[in-house]
Amino acid sequence: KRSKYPYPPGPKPKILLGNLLDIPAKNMSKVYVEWGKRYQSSILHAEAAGNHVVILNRVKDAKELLERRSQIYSDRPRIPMAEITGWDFSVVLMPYGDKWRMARKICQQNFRKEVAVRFEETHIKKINDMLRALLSTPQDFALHSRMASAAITMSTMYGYDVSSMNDRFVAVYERAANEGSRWFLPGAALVNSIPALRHLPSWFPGAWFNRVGEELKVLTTELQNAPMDYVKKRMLGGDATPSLVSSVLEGSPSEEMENSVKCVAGTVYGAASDTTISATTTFIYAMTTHPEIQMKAQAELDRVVGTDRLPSYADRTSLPYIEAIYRELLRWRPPLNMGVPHTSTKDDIYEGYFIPEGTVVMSNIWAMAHDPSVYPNHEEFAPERFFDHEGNLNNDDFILAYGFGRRVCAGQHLASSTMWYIIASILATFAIRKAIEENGEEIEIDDAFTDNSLVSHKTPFQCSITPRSDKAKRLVQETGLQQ
Ligand code: HEM
Repeated sequence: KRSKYPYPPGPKPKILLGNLLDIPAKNMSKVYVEWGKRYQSSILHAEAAGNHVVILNRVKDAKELLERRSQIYSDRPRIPMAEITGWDFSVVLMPYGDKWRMARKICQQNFRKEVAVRFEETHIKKINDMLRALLSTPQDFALHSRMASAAITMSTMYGYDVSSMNDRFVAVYERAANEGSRWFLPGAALVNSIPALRHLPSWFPGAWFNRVGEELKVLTTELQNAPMDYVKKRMLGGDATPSLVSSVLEGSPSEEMENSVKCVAGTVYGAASDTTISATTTFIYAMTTHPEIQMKAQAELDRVVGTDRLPSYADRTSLPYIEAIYRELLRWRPPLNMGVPHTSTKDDIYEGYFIPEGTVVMSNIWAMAHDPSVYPNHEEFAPERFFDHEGNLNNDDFILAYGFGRRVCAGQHLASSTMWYIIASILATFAIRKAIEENGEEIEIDDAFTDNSLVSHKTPFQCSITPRSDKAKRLVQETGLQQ
């Protein structure tokens, strides 16, 4: 469909290929900042195989389109491979419509700020498990952070205690996610660009994706059904631990509602763990490389909380520097640099540009969080930027990392409370430093982050994590007695 208005600026499409070769496969967020400079626009456009893509580099445009015009910018791109592999059960990928609305209502009822507090006790218990694990094998901090995220999710969703990453439910999820996510990128399988191919029978030459899909569908079905069956069994036996799923099942839900809670609970593991793991590892990295910030935070904790107990959620508003570290962490290295794409469902005109129905709209969260006019010295990790001249926390509390509009992160309050307690409890009890080599020299850490999937992670690094004092060590050990 043509319009008298032009598309937003961007590289000139080539005959047949459009911008297929211009669209970056790596380092997307930074390449789009370069495009912004080259085409002197914060809204950019590209076209590939007849699909339009609009990239938003500026908060103002993301808020205008994805929030104020959310009625037409809340769909998701269709990914044929997600449907073929059964991953389309995920709320994150669901098309905008009644099924999504029902799932989102369950999220809203259970994850909104006032209700999210009921999960805090579980968060504390699972994060305290992580603190004790850090005490015994600090070098495995990445594994402990993965374990804490998995344990928090499985226990809040299903009332199920995960004992290791080899746990049967976790293993199925991890396999389904690892083997599934690589097929979701547009170029990963031809069927993503030519959806009609999915109707070819599995035995047809080149229709391998249907075979891969059938295999993966076994896993995506199991990861949803197996923990649901576990909850039902325990409810029948009268000994179910309260969870999101048990609370919905108790109300004798309709089949539709039961299916919806199954989708929500199944989604949360994927949506919550990888992002939380990314933020936790970035936190350890930031503290290793910024000892002066770590000391300042610890001084605040010692002053406000003291050294006789661990911090609690009730302390949150009295610890502004910890709050600033939380904000800065998600600004500095947002787990999803390019957010999750939205799709428009109606033709639109914005700032004199034409955005056709079906356009994939990507919010460049990294660019927004690194806008030098808002965040000077944007590459510096500096929690101080969140304080005003009087030394009070400023009102810049919109966390860009959670996205925008009706599809904004459904678990942002849970993520916020998990991340806050991880930051506060680790800083209260541990000193994080660079690891020392045998020759006594500090092991330097590079600033590399992975860039091969939706969620970006700090690449593996070494550091030293030791208790701040004997008293801090005892505090951590004692959490094991409170179980
Ligand atoms: C630091 C941690 C997290 C970050 C940075 C994060 C970020 C995001 C982002 C950027 C989106 C897409 C927003 C958009 O489309 O504009 C999203 C969606 C979502 N997140 Fe999170 N998330 C985090 C943790 C969580 C947690 C803990 C949960 C669940 C308890 C969760 C559940 C979801 C769900 C269900 C969606 C899909 C929403 C929809 O499509 O309607 N996330 N998240």
